[in-house]
Amino acid sequence: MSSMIRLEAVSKRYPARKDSAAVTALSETDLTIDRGEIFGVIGRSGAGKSTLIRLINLLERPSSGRVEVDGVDLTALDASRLRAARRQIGMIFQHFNLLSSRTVFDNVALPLELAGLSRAEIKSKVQPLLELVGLADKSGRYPAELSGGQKQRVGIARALATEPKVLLCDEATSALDPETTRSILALLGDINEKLGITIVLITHEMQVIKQICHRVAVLDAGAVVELASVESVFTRPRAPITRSLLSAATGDDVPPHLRARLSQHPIGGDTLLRLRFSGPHAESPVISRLTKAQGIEVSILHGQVDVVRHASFGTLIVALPVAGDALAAAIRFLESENVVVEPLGYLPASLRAAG
Ligand SMILES: Nc1ncnc2c1ncn2[C@@H]1O[C@H](COP(=O)(O)OP(=O)(O)OP(=O)(O)O)[C@@H](O)[C@H]1O
Repeated sequence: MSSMIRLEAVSKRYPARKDSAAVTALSETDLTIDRGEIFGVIGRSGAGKSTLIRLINLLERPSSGRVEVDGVDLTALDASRLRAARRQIGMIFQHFNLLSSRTVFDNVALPLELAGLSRAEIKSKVQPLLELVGLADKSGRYPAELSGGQKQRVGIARALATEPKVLLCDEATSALDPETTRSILALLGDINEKLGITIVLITHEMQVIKQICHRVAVLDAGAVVELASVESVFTRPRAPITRSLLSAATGDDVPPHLRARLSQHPIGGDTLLRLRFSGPHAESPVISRLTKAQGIEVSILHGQVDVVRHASFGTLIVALPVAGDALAAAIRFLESENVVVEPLGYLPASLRAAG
């Protein structure tokens, strides 16, 4: 698969100002995004997500490094060539950025007016776009008369007006409720399939990544700390930050009544483990095999099974009444069964009965 976007050793430093020190928002980052893929970037607030996505269309200029889109080095273009290249890169925003004095039709028409198209050409392009996003009947409405989801549909139609090859989505669903978020993401997925457009989205929510992305990069303090397929990040997260973003999203975190009693030192009771299963292992009776093989009674304290891009995966939080060598042997057994084991700490034995 050929690449659509390449960042090569891209850094972005914001200089110091009167009231703040200099910030390196992105450091020496290499990133390749394939043609036709839906690529997600996730990270906490301040990780550098907005900076990264704005570097792709050069709304931010890199302090160093190269940004290539569809084989063209954007950093080498003069202003007029850059304007032309940007028509290949649509963008949608968290707060939609519609013009309140223009109708839905005229908002979508704006980039075409700027590109110098005739009224007839504009009409022939805008109408199918409004149909694509499900707003054919709202053409004459003003933004104030629309719901948040409808406003974002206008944003999407406007971003597609110049027939871009890339669509950048800057927290595009963060201002929407969960149901509207799902419908906007479904629309973006359809657009990716129908038009073959490459989509890059940034978000702080794993649910967004889970619903439509093919691959995801996890950004932390201006660096990519993990990059993999979405299936692999959900079932085999490596970086601690990825695990914590996942726990918040999938509800596989330690229940609060257990967390309060958790100790980081063995206290002669149980050891708490988080187990992640994926693929066929999600349904296999690995816990009962552990009991049979090693005579360990396993208490299941919390568990769930989920599906990401047609792959099922499960998480269990279990307590084992062992520590030391017996614990190490149990972990080795689980790992040999392809279970990802994450030790969480130790619990007093009395809690086991309480579950
Ligand atoms: N124009 C700017 N001038 C100075 N510093 C900036 C500027 N824009 C961003 N920063 C700083 O760069 C770092 C990364 O910011 P960025 O907005 O890219 O992160 P983010 O992951 O998108 O965060 P959020 O989710 O809160 O928007 C932060 O420390 C931020 O304060």
